[in-house]
Amino acid sequence: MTKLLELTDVGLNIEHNVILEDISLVLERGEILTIVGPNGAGKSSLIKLVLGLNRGHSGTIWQKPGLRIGYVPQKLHIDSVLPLTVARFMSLSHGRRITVAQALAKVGAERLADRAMQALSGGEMQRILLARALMMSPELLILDEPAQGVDVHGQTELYALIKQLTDELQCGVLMVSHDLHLVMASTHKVICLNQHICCHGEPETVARHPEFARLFGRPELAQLAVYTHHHDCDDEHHGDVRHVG
Ligand SMILES: Nc1ncnc2c1ncn2[C@@H]1O[C@H](COP(=O)(O)OP(=O)(O)OP(=O)(O)O)[C@@H](O)[C@H]1O
Repeated sequence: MTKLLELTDVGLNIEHNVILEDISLVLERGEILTIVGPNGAGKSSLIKLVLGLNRGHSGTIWQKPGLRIGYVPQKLHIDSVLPLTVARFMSLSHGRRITVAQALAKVGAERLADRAMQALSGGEMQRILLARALMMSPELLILDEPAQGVDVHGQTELYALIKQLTDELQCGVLMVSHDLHLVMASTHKVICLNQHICCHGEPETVARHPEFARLFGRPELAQLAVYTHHHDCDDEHHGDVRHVG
């Protein structure tokens, strides 16, 4: 296993408010780590720290030297009068290692190449943002609520695609999601965040954890019978997501 990212005892204060404290985690190649947590829990702040957009943290953030990171934002605002096709939008990205056509094919969106960006549906837009992030053959994909604005069926498809791409490209994925039950089948590890790490581990473990139930209520438990996750990871043996403190 190749370690891509390691956070050790990371904390963040903004204007004397504690935003994050005691965050420790490790992400390896081929692994999907999903961060769930209520509004204001610090999920986006954590992602920004990893992207180098938030400064002034304590603790250490280690990245594999030269790590190529592909980022998919929550959403992208494009001016309604800007004449911009999908292919043109994709060609504007820096550090391209594959062609626009190859990237679109990876997300099953070849037919959208000539479509105006403003004409895309929510699900199509998220696929295009994912395709754009793939253009530099990322070793780490960071996805901030990639399925926002997508209907439930589309969300399930999108998370399955992210899982498929992770297996195919053997990249690591750090993802924020509001819906644990929707990502359960597509994630290896989950961190439940509320400033600090409330609980962590395999998705079923987190969904049954009292801290998770306290934050989100119990409906998640009922979903377990529908969304079952199968994989070979063993948190106890790998110890790759740790809660310090
Ligand atoms: N630049 C900033 N200045 C002041 N406070 C900030 C700043 N950025 C984030 N915060 C605060 O940090 C807390 C965590 O915000 P963050 O956006 O990381 O949460 P989140 O878990 O992503 O929330 P949501 O699910 O609502 O998107 C919030 O209370 C927010 O107001």
